[in-house]
Amino acid sequence: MDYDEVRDEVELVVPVKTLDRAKTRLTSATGGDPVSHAALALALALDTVSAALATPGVRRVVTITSDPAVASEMAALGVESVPEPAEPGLNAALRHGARTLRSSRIGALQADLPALKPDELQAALEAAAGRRAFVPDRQGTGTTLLLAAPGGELHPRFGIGSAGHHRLSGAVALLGPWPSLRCDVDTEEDLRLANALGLGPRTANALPAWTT
Ligand SMILES: Nc1nc2c(ncn2[C@@H]2O[C@H](COP(=O)(O)OP(=O)(O)OP(=O)(O)O)[C@@H](O)[C@H]2O)c(=O)[nH]1
Ligand SMILES: C=C(OP(=O)(O)O)C(=O)O
Repeated sequence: MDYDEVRDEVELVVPVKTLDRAKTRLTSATGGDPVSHAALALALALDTVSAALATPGVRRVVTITSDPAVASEMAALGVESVPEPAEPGLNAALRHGARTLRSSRIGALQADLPALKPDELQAALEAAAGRRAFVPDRQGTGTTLLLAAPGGELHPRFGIGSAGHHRLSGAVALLGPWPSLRCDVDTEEDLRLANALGLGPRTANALPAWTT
């Protein structure tokens, strides 16, 4: 298959929990205020998806969420949202969302990459070069991006130690110089690092006072 053809075909599914359940490890960052917390969790997802939409090799993004507020904000970006399936859990949600994708080249992108730069995502898509591949988070244990082989299924194994699980399942680890793609935000420390990389505008607006 032609390299450009592979690059041009990617459709991504992005999972977003309901905002009242999302990003619990960041709860302290917003001082326990649920409204600020939901705003921050939403901002992380919107900046991530906006960067993905600005990536030339990304044809389409679909979010998988049962949160109407998330679906409504994503619709404003032109992004369709699919409700979660009856089967609980992140991997079930991703498998369900992936079934709605039409391209022969599909992937899953985590929704907590608020510093994501389109050129770094593009570089990762190209580095995959038609292989089933994944990008580990900056610690090397989690996964921020999983790409199926052309025509193949996602076979997601997200969760604790997902980088190892994706490697064991035959996916190629992509370890390029893409700090914004590898900086998922789970904790206050991650948020500080993402801030140093340059946050997307929504997350910058939703930042807790201590980061400024
Ligand atoms: N739709 C959906 N998305 C999920 C589910 N579990 C996790 N996610 C999303 O997957 C991404 C990675 O999950 P985590 O980094 O663990 O985020 P999180 O679960 O919100 O954060 P913690 O509560 O701190 O574990 C985030 O964008 C979550 O919103 C799920 O069951 N359904
Ligand atoms: C679910 C994952 O995210 P995190 O490790 O950030 O919770 C993962 O990396 O598989």
